[in-house]
Amino acid sequence: MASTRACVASTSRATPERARLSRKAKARSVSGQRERIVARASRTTLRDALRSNESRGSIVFVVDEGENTRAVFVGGGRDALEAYAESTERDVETLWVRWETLGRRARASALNAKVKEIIAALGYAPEDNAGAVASATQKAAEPTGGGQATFARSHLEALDRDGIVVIDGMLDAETLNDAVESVRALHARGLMRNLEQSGRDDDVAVLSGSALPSGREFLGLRPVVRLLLDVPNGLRRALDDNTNAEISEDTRSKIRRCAPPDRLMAARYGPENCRYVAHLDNDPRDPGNDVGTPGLRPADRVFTCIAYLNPNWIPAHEGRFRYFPLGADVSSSDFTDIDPLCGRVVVFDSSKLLHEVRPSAADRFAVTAWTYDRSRVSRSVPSSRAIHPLPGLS
Ligand SMILES: O=C(O)CCC(=O)C(=O)O
Ligand SMILES: [Fe+2]
Repeated sequence: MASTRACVASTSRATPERARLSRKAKARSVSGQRERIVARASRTTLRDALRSNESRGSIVFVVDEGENTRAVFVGGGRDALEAYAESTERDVETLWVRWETLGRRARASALNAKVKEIIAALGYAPEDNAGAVASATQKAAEPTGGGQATFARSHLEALDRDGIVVIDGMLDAETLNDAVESVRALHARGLMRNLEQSGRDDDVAVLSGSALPSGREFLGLRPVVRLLLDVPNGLRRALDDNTNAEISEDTRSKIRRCAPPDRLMAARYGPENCRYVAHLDNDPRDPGNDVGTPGLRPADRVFTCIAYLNPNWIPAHEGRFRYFPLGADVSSSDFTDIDPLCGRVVVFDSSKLLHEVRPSAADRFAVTAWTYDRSRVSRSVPSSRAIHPLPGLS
């Protein structure tokens, strides 16, 4: 398991912004700016760069396929460079890298800004960035062995502004290793089933006391489950700690109302282009939206929380999570793709964020919890259902 992999800048965006960027890039290259931005860097083979101490500290880098050829990846941070080298399918012997040091303490936001600037200067989106790099992903406060979902002010703001926050590094590598083994075991033991619903091809296991077999084999999922079930409290803690954050009343109210669900879902998308077409998780136009057990009906969903468990993911595996801007429909060419990297957690507004799973070319695993709206669920529902939802895992 390569925990560093979670650091690769790996969102993609096909947007009008890209057209704007390339117009800007043209203007810059005419003025000579392009050379200044990308040529100031040191340049060597990727292999030598990884050995070199020169590239320590906060770097932005451009990977070229061969010397003086097109850039194939632009990233920020030494970890991202190492992760790229580890995960790429390209021949590392022929890769070259240029980099520029931004100073040891440069913040992630400065690295991201520089990465965008370089892509703009190149005038095209490097292939392995799968589009221009969007800075949608964020770092967790600190990785843990599971349990607590800790959100920063910037996470709340992204959730409010974009309807989604994407966070890397909430769980440590050892915890993730065990979780991966357990979710794979669910599939290997035949405990995942296809729901035979049109539009989705995944096999799923419902995680609950009655449906999840207890046993050491599945214990690795416990920290992931705990983390996802702590999202409602984590969001409320963050709101309390950031009283001045600019968060809309709608989001504040949802954060106050959401509660951890009784059930979670483990899902596997198989390598035969398994996908899930664009949808809302809570869609009033869907006739089945209000059907089912209170607290578990799609209409009760407030925030969808997903943890991905794919340690060997590479771009060729596809199966990205695609979302559309709030209010846009599926015909929109403005979308963001998120790689389902191991340990990556996404939290999004279940009734607002249109999303899909793109066809997958490899096994793709995730665990999902849909927080529910307490104000919609009658008091007759025993409160214990939300507190000890998974006896099989506890
Ligand atoms: O696994 C994912 O990335 C999303 C799955 C999904 O949209 C769903 O199960 O509703
Ligand atoms: Fe969904």
